Amino acid sequence: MTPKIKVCGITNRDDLKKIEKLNVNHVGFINIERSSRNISLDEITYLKKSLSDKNLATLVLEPNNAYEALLKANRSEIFNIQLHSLTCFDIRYLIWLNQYHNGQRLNITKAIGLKDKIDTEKKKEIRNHCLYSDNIIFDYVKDGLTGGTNTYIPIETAIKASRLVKQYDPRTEVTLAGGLNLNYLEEIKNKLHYFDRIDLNSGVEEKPGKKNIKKIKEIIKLIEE
Ligand SMILES: O=C(O)c1ccccc1NCC(=O)[C@H](O)[C@H](O)COP(=O)(O)O
Repeated sequence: MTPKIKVCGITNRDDLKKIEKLNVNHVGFINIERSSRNISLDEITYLKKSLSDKNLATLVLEPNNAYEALLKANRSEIFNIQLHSLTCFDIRYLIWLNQYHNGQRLNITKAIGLKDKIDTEKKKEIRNHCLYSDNIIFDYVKDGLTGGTNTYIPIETAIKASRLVKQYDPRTEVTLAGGLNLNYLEEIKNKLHYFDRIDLNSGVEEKPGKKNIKKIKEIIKLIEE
């Protein structure tokens, strides 16, 4: 199985239109202040409007609570959301709240940070998030935070985490993130079948928020080979 591709941290229309033509499966817009790829909800709404397939868009957030996530999903009208914060109880509440606020089902991706090992606490975190999230994105964690670190998770750790997800709930999709670039993907190509999606970000950039289309094309070619 070849993994689907998400290109995250798109900040401008020029990149977006070129990336959409490459037939990637998802594009991510980041609305998180600490990110060097942060763009406003108005900019995100504008970018989303230019997509032929609006469903490609994922809104990447780090909300303080469920209300903030719901408000931002409603304002941008993007219901694929990726959360870099919130507990599984917050997410359960968010899903409950959403039923009363709009007719659109939320598709929830939860970021879980990994380093080199998976201890009992991490297993518990993974199991709990499988209950309410549609997708788990495993991302490298630095100083307690995930996102845009440009650092890989050791691949055996990521595979172990993916297996745990499938054991807890085979319907939950797994995304591999964290510093993915062409050289590294060539190295781990025979292990990519453990993941439903891969997430490209700093590894395909000229500078934060400016994507290198050639690098994305090379990765697509590698994945499709
Ligand atoms: O990319 C960021 O700047 C970022 C900052 C804070 C939260 C999330 C962020 N990105 C979201 C993603 O899903 C990234 O693509 C993922 O973290 C992998 O990034 P990278 O390590 O740069 O490949």
